[in-house]
Amino acid sequence: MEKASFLLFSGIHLDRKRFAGDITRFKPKKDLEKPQEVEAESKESTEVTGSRKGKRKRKAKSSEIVEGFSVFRSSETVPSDGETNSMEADLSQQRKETEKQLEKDSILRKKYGIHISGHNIPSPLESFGELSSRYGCKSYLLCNLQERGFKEPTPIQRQAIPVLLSGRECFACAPTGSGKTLAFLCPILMKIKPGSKDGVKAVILCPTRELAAQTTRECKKLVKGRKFYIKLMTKELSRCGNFDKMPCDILISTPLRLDFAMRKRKLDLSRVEYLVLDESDKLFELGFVEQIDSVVKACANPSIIRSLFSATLPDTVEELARSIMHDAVRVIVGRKNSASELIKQKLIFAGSEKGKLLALRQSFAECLNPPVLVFVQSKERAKELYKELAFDDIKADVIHADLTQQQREDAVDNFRAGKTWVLIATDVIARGMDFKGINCVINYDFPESASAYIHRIGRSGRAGRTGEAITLYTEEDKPFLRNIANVMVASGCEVPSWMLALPKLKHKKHRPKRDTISTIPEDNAE
Ligand SMILES: Nc1ncnc2c1ncn2[C@@H]1O[C@H](COP(=O)(O)OP(=O)(O)OP(=O)(O)O)[C@@H](O)[C@H]1O
Repeated sequence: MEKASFLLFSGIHLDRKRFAGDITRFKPKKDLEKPQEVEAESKESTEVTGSRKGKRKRKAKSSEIVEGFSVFRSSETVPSDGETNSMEADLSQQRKETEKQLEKDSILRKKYGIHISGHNIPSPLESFGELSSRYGCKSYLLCNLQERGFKEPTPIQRQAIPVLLSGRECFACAPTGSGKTLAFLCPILMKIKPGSKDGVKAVILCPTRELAAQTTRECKKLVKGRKFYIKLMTKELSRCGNFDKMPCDILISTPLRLDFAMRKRKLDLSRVEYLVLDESDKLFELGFVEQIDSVVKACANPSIIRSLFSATLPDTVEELARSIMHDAVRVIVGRKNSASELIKQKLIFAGSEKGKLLALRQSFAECLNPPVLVFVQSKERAKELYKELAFDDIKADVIHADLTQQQREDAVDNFRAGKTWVLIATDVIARGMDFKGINCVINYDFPESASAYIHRIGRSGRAGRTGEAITLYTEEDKPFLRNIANVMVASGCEVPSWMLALPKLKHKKHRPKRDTISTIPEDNAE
């Protein structure tokens, strides 16, 4: 008896025939389902067995966890000594391989600054080629990636793509310009069946029309050669679309237009398999939250895979989102809520509003290195600054919410084409917009928050290129410097120590009333 209990606990000389059932019941789970908490890493068992079904669908019998054991467990026959030994050898081999893979994953994640939390997280991609070897990616997509010049996956793509492909929900936070768009588009394109006429399969929500249009364009480039129905929710479509008849695989929209189409045009989202909230922290802000709520509810497919992407992900948003997501994996590249390290950031004291205009003119006179993006805090100020610069011979243009859709599109297109050197903008294009090779972002008006700062300056320094960001500040902005100074320090820039020592402010949003931008003497202003 004494011997029996000793043996049972040591587990070395266990009577394997007698306790075969117990071995199968306890051992595999313990060894292979490694629970992970923050920063813990493990390899997803489903990937080893090749299963790619949705998480809830994947929640199959526990006996399916490891093939060898499922056979063992469901069988009533007791294995012979020889069989048990060979199974043990197999198991130990499997364990060694899993450990080796975990170590490899961990090295790869460290190399690319990928931080994860959650359990059973699939290995990061070593190359785009693995999309085909591990997940059966069709060759057209790989060809299109190559054609776009994408040789290697970016860090967020290395981890978020396998997470979504393995049917897990995902929070992803990675620097501006680091390829998040492809990270959510690629799994959708690989998983949904294109060309079906039985309803929308994927919905991508973006906070602005410009970003929705850009994502649509990017998506269409990636499916070149395949018959995917990719639709941008335009104003007209949201008002007059006949969604019952219209084939649509992927629908890209702002929350307002999607909500409108659901209510007025009876758009059915019950078969949506993928829901992406791009710039998710913006979408969870007041003004969007009700529409997001109704979209999330309308996407009632129990196997839906939802994902949140942004360069900034405040804890409050994460908590809110976590309440609607199931067993989500969190993927952070670099430091959460930080600016891209490719951007050289500078703060310049301009004293007053007049000083800002002088500083801007002087900087353009000394060295104008287009394309340059200039941010102001309101559409009124955008118009005022444009009026000032329009005749300065610097090919300036302006974009803000008062323009028609066509005017907004033209402003973006001309800037992209190099016809405009300096684009004056409000925060309407601060997020997500991918302008190639912006050399400098100037925050003419101090940004209202640290996240607004990160997104604004993130229009430069994209896709591996370097960029510059200049932020002008006045006496009035001084109390708000601390937040921006902290972001700068976190991304390796130097700031005077007094800025970091400023008191923490309770109200983080800073949108003061500012003097009109004008060089016309006040007496002549009428
Ligand atoms: N694997 C890749 N290799 C090279 N370039 C890439 C790769 N993936 C994406 N890009 C390019 O990088 C640029 C930035 O990508 P994207 O717009 O997706 O960034 P983002 O992370 O969404 O930025 P933001 O936070 O500002 O929205 C784009 O021009 C895109 O074409």
